[in-house]
Amino acid sequence: MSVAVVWTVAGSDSGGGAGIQADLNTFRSLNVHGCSVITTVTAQNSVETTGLFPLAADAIRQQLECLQQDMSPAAIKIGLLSNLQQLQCVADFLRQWPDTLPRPFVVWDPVVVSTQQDRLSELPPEHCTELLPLVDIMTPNLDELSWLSGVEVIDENSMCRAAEKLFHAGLTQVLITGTEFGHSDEISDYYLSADGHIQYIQQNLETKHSHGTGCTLSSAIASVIAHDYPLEDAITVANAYVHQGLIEAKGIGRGQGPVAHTHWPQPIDHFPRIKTPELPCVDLQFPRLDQEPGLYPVVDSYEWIEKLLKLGIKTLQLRIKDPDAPQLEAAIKKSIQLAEQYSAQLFINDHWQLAIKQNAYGVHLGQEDLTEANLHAIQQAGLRLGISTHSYTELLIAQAYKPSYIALGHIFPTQTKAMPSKPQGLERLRLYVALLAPTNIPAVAIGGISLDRVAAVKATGINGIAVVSAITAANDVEQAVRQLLKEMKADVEIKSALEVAHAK
Ligand SMILES: Cc1ncc(COP(=O)(O)OP(=O)(O)O)c(N)n1
Ligand SMILES: Cc1nc(C(=O)O)sc1CCOP(=O)(O)O
Ligand SMILES: [Mg+2]
Repeated sequence: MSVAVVWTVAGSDSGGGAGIQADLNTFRSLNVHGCSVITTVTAQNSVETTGLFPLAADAIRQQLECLQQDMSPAAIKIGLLSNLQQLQCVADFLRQWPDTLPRPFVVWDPVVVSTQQDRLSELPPEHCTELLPLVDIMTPNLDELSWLSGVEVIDENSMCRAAEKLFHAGLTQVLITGTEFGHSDEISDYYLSADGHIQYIQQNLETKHSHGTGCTLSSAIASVIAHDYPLEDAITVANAYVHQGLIEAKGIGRGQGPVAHTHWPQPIDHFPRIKTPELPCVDLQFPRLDQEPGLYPVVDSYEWIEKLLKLGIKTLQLRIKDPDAPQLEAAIKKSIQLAEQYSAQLFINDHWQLAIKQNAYGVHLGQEDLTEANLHAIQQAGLRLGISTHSYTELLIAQAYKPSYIALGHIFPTQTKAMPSKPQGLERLRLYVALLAPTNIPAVAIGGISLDRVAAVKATGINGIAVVSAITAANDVEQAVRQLLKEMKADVEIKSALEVAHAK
């Protein structure tokens, strides 16, 4: 498999904690190939910066052009630009990006002062606007945001006003880092764009050894984007990578030591809490499932429910998408009653009010339903809850509600439903399953899972496999269910054989 290339266009930190050195360490830890375009050589240690040697624009241009001819990037991280000539050189280069090459994702971390409070750039803020329309996201801290916008940022309101000014100048997305706003025990990064507003919250670690966190965060975002994750996940993973690095940081030098460079973030404790204005902030916990989900068919009628219960299915879902379907309530009621007789775990998709009214075993909700449904009422009624997720970010949102299971989709391309996201594949599924393991929330995989894929999906450690067409489109439904159930049990038999072998 080809290795994604990411460039950093930044200053060299002789102390190795920030700048190019932090970026290249991050790239390596997150499994991308890093290329470097040095803008400025700094003489710097953990205590102070004693010298700044900006390179001429020609030197920067030549590095950029040389790389472009051979090592085209999936993403570019821009850090220290020391003066107007350097900024214009980078802006011209991006403006003239050839149509023959895929356009890279560009992250700009506008470095103005060092951690040691030494001024690193002579750039006048009003000239930074030239680069704003050419970058995909900017990652200023509060001081940098104030400097760039001319707005003194002291709270959420002034932060939004400052961001608005940058949006007017052509920026489309911004991640404002390291805000406390009166909560000294928590530290938040705010993602703002025309589409929304996401707050990534961590416990404030108050470590002294945080040199290079801004550089690390922005180069981690570029790395995760290069792995083709959506932006909100790139921010989530980068945030967790920095948190992990702050915990692992060792003091090197007499001053502020560098953030540590580790590996793809894991476990879940390093990941942020995610807040949006739309999501309910409620402290909930839903009942556990009575049985492992195992094979979990998702079907659209009472007749299917009846057929599958008779074939021995123990976890299943009634998914009737049309809210005006005739006999909707009757189908839900009959299905619930029959599933009870078979001691099966029946989840009702979407129609949570009817599920409560008819005392269902459980409800399955999508992410967009979380803002509309009354989660408190579902919990009060004693129903189980399953939640769909399609990314790291959605997974973190879902697990905060402590649901009865979390669905991870869509793993493979599916014809059953038009999906706005890309298929996740087995590698990501493995990462999500490992992330969820300490929470004890069962994980269910869904999307494009056919009989021949069951073994590989099971090998990720998943607790259940949800299928639609593998059953509903089968020529012989009875045979399909029998084969799927057998395949689901197959590795259990292998495992018990292995356990026997180990026990000997
Ligand atoms: C087990 C399972 N996983 C995911 C889904 C999808 O649910 P949702 O996101 O609510 O989308 P719709 O099914 O309503 O289209 C599911 N139904 N079951
Ligand atoms: C209903 C549904 N939800 C998904 C998700 O990822 O949330 S994928 C999906 C369709 C699954 O059907 P099939 O097994 O035929 O691919
Ligand atoms: Mg739904």
